[in-house]
Amino acid sequence: MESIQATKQRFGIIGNDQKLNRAVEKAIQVAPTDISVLVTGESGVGKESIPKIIHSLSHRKHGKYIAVNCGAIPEGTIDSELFGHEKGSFTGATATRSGYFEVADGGTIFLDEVGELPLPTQVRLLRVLENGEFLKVGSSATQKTDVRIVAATNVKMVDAIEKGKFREDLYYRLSTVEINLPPLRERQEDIHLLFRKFAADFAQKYKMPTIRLTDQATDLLLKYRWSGNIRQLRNVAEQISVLEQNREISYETLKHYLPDMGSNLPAIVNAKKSESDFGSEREILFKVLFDMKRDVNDLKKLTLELMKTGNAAKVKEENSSLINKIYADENEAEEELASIIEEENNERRNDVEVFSIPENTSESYGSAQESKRKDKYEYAEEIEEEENLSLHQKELELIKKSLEKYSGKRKDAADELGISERTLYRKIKQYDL
Ligand SMILES: Nc1ncnc2c1ncn2[C@@H]1O[C@H](COP(=O)(O)OP(=O)(O)OP(=O)(O)O)[C@@H](O)[C@H]1O
Repeated sequence: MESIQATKQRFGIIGNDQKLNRAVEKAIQVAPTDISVLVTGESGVGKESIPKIIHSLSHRKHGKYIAVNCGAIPEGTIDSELFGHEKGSFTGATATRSGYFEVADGGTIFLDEVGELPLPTQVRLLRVLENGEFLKVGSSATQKTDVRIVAATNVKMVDAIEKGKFREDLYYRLSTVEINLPPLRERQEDIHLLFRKFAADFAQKYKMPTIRLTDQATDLLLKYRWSGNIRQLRNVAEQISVLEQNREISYETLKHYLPDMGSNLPAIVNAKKSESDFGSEREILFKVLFDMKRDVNDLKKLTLELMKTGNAAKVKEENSSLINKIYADENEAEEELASIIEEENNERRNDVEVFSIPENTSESYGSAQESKRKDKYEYAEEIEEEENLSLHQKELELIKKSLEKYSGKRKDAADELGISERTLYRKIKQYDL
């Protein structure tokens, strides 16, 4: 059996915390079986590596590994994405299509954010788990598949069951073995280790000297609550690495990068915002929304042109002033268009990843990422619109502000932004917030 240390190295998992080691050990132990596994833990704790470990140490390792973010697929298309559909079963179903459960036959499916699955989809999933059977949307012919399911959730499933949002029977089928990953704040010894690792990585990436924390700053780092866990720690390390001239990071400097996300640290809790702050914030939000709307309209026009002509070079030539208006900087527009033209024949980005897991060594993790890029499964209906950079930035700003205002509470932030929690969740993942 592969050792815990070797596995952690192979999958780039940093840390020596006992609970983390136990989670990795459990993944190694269950890998050779076909037992369903539920990975639990707060957002950003590193749940995604567990199914990869399980798949790559199982007899299915040469089969497909498909990671599906259940929270990111619109409710209307999720059954068709997972189980496929028959031609003509709904508007837009121009051809019969295989779903992930058919494609992954002989392999593993990772259902991330499984708690987000709509109830009718839960019924279909239960059936696959019980006897490997499923129906394509619009079909009455039962199909068989042999897929191992690893699911993950950052919500308390017991609460979801009590509220009638998740089927109890499905929960028990999914969680034959539960692997829990501890929040970062409970992994005191790993916090500094992870920070140093990220600081070294970013120093290399941005070709700058590595940042170093003073003793007081280290103390703050360890005491902070890290509601966003490792994802948040990595973001903080990246921001400081890029923005701070003085590479020795003091307590005061670090404090600026730690937002009040329900922290119990008095030193970093900001005073409550006054009414006038909210007033100006609202103005900024309106301005950003207004700019976004204008950019979206311009982009719609361009997209329509592109669809009509199918020729990006021609559209570029004929719409240069509009393009320059959307893109603040002409070079940026050039670059963006060049990449659109180049990507015309390439695959589009989506929320599902199909890739092979590295056979061994941390080096091959890079090649897995490489093959992940090469071998993405494409939606027919789920093609994301190309968005320009300035639009991304504005959207990102807006989401960040709103999340900060509501101390990371997605529901409140989504309400204010006027989008569904599901969409907000997808955006958080997209921008790695
Ligand atoms: N032990 C670790 N060592 C190094 N990097 C890690 C570790 N754990 C997590 N990360 C990094 O932290 C980020 C968040 O991890 P991941 O996406 O697996 O979290 P998650 O628990 O699945 O979150 P969510 O529930 O929001 O999907 C990733 O960039 C991942 O590479």
